[in-house]
Amino acid sequence: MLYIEGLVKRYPTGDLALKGVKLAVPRGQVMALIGPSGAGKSTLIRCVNRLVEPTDGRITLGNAELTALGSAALRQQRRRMGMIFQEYALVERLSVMENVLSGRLGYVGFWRSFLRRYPQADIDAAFGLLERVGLDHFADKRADALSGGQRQRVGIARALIQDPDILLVDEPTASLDPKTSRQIMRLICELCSEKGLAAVINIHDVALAQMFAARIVGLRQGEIVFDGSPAELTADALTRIYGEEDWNASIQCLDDEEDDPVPSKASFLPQQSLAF
Ligand SMILES: Nc1ncnc2c1ncn2[C@@H]1O[C@H](COP(=O)(O)OP(=O)(O)OP(=O)(O)O)[C@@H](O)[C@H]1O
Repeated sequence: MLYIEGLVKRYPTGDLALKGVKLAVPRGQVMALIGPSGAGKSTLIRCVNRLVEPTDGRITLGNAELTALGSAALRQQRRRMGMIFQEYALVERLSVMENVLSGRLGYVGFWRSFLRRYPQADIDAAFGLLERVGLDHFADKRADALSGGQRQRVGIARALIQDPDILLVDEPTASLDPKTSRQIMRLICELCSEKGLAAVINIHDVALAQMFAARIVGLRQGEIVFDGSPAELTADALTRIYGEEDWNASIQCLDDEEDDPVPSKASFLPQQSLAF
């Protein structure tokens, strides 16, 4: 469904962030993108929806070649890509409901959304999604009155009301505590499974990536150096991605993990959360 070939990004500063990345993400696959700071993870995600303009290469989503689109066609195709951001990107003074409905902007047009006249079907869908993400009693609350976890749930509902084919998720748990981080990752993965959505999730926390993603791709200095299942992410693989470190000293069996009934994707987990 998402196909990336020969993707290069050189910023005007001369930084070569991506060096010919090739990657295919099939329909419905939840993929975690890991790698050290500066590896090019955000750049890769942002090239897909062309928030960052690729220098070279080809990106296609289904039948649409995203890298060949003019601005009007790109706007249409962006509806198919739900974006979830680290910093939530909510409009603080608007209500939860209005923030979720803003995800329909690409469909209803500027004036209708400016005047807050959304079709009833959109409002019903927003209520349904708020219920699904556990915020049905918060519809009228202002965004600036929410906790970080609640904000991210609004961000997820806003991405989903677009009715996308793929979620592009940039550090969804960076500002959240460990338990809330798990809840958010679990919610994203459950929703992908329910709706048959693919997802590319840029995440620093290796343990979370192993716990929830079906596939892990490791970037280092703009190149893919690992592509495999969570179980294949061994100490050697971590060294390839992040460099030398005594990874074995900090891994343990998944069976030792407490409480949450998470999908058993991982064969091991770091004792402490491996956030790089
Ligand atoms: N707007 C920009 N202008 C110039 N260089 C940039 C810009 N954005 C990123 N870079 C450079 O591109 C490279 C990749 O950055 P990117 O933010 O994609 O990495 P990342 O893996 O997401 O890092 P982090 O995990 O720290 O967010 C880095 O060398 C960075 O300095």
